[in-house]
Amino acid sequence: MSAVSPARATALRVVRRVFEQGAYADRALRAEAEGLDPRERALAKRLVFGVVQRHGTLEWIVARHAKGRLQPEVRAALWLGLEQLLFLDGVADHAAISESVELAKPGPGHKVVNAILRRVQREGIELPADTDPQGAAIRHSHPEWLVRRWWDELGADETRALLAANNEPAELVLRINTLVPVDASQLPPGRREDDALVLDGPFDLAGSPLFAAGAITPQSRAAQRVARFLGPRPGERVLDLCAAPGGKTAHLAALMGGEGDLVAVEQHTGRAGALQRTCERLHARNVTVVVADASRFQTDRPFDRVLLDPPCSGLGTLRSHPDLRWRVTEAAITQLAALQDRMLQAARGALKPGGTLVYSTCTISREEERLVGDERFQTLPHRDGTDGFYVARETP
Ligand SMILES: C[S@@+](CC[C@H](N)C(=O)[O-])C[C@H]1O[C@@H](n2cnc3c(N)ncnc32)[C@H](O)[C@@H]1O
Repeated sequence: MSAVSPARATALRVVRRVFEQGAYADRALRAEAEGLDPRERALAKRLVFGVVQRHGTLEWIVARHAKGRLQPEVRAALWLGLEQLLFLDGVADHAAISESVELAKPGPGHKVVNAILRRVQREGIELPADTDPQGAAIRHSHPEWLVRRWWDELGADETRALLAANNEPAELVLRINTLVPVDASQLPPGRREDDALVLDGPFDLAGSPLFAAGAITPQSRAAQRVARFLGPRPGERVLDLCAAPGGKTAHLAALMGGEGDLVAVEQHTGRAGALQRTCERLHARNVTVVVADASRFQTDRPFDRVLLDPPCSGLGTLRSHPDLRWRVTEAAITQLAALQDRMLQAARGALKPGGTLVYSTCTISREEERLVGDERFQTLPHRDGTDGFYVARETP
């Protein structure tokens, strides 16, 4: 019988899919962890998120210890072992080492895994100091180009704090849907902030009857501020440009009490389907889903309020999207900024005179702050404990 726990075997498969086949970590994990019991699934998630987020640091350590080329399964087993030895609380060293060695079998590479992990256990690791961007990139496992940008935009201290926060688990937050009556005593324990419920501990969302009934939905505290910032009222005509999967659309509908017209535009057909399903589950009945390109959107019936939540680099959500930091490129940010400008033009064109426009991105990237009004807010993971958002409002 294998001595490897299902969580670790699952984590190895997911990590290999991410780095060898370019799979998305969260999707690959969902598929591979199906059927695991909740404890094993939770451990698999901690391992995958840890290894993928810490990839830069782990590769730096491997490069200093391994001589010669490593087989992919050996390298991945080493990452898992190092992550457990150095960064994961609550895992005994002997389990971290012996299970990683098993994962690297049957090839001869398991001996390398054993030797390196035992040496690291004995001697520890001295990571570079984070006194400059290069050291900070290795120590906190982010791409160096990104650390340099943040260093320039936010300063050294803020950047160091942000980098460290990006490797912490995200808080679990629900939005209580005011369109569905709910008995507060049925809600899981947590702290309330407006419609947000910040959970005290793990919660089986998919298995919850409240979720199925549309009484609750996961949404970060930062994301929940966006619809409120637009401030829609019942009976108004509201446009949501770039709407799928519909978290903010459904919140807008709730703030409108389900009264008025809410037009939700999404370009991708499959995602428009997901948007429609979100609206149905959350009882957002005043929504019309339109499949269209937001950058060319035109109307002869202008809107009281427009929300533009365009595609962005997502750098404010690195805690919940572990592989994103390794995918984003500087060239992509520049392309996104140009697209965001085109969408802003269309959004302004759809607004009534005196109407309100809100521009929202879930990123920390000066280049993507395309609307710079007097009225704006930014959230930062290390300062606010929630995703990093940039949100600005314009009332022409
Ligand atoms: C940041 S997400 C929107 C998140 C959404 N507002 C929410 O709260 O759930 C951006 C969305 O824009 C869509 N999108 C990308 N290009 C688009 C375009 N040219 N026109 C309309 N939608 C587009 C993407 O498919 C994605 O669903």
